[in-house]
Amino acid sequence: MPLTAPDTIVAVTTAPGRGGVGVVRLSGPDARRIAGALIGDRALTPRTAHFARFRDGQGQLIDEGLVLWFPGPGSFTGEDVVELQGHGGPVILDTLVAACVHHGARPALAGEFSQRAFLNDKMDLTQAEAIADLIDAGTRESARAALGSLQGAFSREVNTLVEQLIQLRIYVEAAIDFPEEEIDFLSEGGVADDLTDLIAQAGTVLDSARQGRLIREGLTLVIAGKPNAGKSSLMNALAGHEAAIVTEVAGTTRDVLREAIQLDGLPLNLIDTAGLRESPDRVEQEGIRRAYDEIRKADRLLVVVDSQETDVDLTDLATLLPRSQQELDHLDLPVTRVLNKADLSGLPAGPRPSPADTFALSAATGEGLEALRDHLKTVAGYQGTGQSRFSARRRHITALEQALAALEKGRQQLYQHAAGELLAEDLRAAQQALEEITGAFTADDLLGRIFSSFCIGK
Ligand SMILES: Nc1nc2c(ncn2[C@@H]2O[C@H](COP(=O)(O)OP(=O)(O)OP(=O)(O)O)[C@@H](O)[C@H]2O)c(=O)[nH]1
Ligand SMILES: [K+]
Ligand SMILES: [Mg+2]
Repeated sequence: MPLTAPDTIVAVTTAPGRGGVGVVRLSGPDARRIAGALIGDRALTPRTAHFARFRDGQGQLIDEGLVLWFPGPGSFTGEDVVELQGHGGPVILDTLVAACVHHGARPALAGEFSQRAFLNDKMDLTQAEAIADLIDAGTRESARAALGSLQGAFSREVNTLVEQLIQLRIYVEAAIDFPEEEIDFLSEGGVADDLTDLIAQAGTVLDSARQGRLIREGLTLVIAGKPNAGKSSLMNALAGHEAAIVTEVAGTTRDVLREAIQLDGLPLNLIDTAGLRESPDRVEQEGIRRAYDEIRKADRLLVVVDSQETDVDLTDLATLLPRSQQELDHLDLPVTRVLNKADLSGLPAGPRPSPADTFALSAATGEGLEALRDHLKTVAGYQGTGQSRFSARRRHITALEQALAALEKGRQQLYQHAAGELLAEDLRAAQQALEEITGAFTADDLLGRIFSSFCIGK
């Protein structure tokens, strides 16, 4: 682990804007001295609130409030930390930060407090990420899962896998040292069984991580189709309020509209788009171009069709989304078809026998909407509230998938009686992938990327 830079950093650690109280945090070897320069030379009892007057470099009074001293290593960052609690106005807090800088502190970079906590072993990488996830949580479900990660639920599962993997590696490496008996050592000794166990356990952790990512990021659904099919009406029906303008004029929606909703704790990012058709109208053309931009980024497409229209081939995306075939050529996206206006066509509301994932409903009356909601939860793989033990990010999922692939490859080598070195190499790769999750093994640029996505003050 690299040593923490020996300077002292400072930032406003409460949210920007006005509040009753705002907190400025100092961390580093000079934190106590710099605080002393602001509040006057006086004794501070660790972890105890003291009333103080804060003065700038010229001795001018800035504010009065509380000061708290946390001597390292028993602090958030593991270094000496001082928190100055003043009144929560941006001018006051910025002036306090400027006074700290005047006395030798450096303005903190984004995520630098958390990064120091990680470098000083106060928490591992998934826990540091969980702080950001907890603060950014948009639903109670995702906040609960982030708290699980913060308390180490995710790291513990990964560490258990790593410990078992290390035991297996010790055995395999030992076997390699005895070339005469290597094959026997590997075919006996339960290596295959241990490997199979490990693969099953890693699969379970991967499932939980996928669930953790799902409740954190949700599912992005793009609602697309021809003009007047009822896309905006469907968005409003799902959102439960009049988010989008609905009129009988074809081409009503032009801009991309976004609504964040949740289905029993599953976040859905709904995106309503302009009706797709050939149009000479410049504004409409731009709306259609943007619609395709969104479609490319979606997790799933909700294609809305007016069920009064007979003669549509529901299996052919190109006729449902009338635009040059080119746009759709490289589209590999799960699709749900919605046959809307069932109240007008007389089609019975509910799931249709074919093609798969097709639902008749009425956005106007709400008939058939519940079946669509259930379907969306099912295709998302959502297991319901209380089922996510920890939060996870894409990079965690990728690392777990890499570890699983390496373990699978190792098992194949074993079955094919390949040289022990090949198995050993796969096990080593699996361990490295797992350790990237907790940060026991990290490339420096990975750390930079993770912490720079935090806000300043975290
Ligand atoms: N009876 C009935 N009318 C509907 C239904 N859904 C939408 N409509 C009507 O159909 C018309 C078009 O609805 P919109 O929601 O604006 O359709 P859209 O697909 O968003 O249209 P554009 O934004 O113009 O592409 C409006 O007059 C709606 O009131 C439905 O389920 N039943
Ligand atoms: K319309
Ligand atoms: Mg619309």
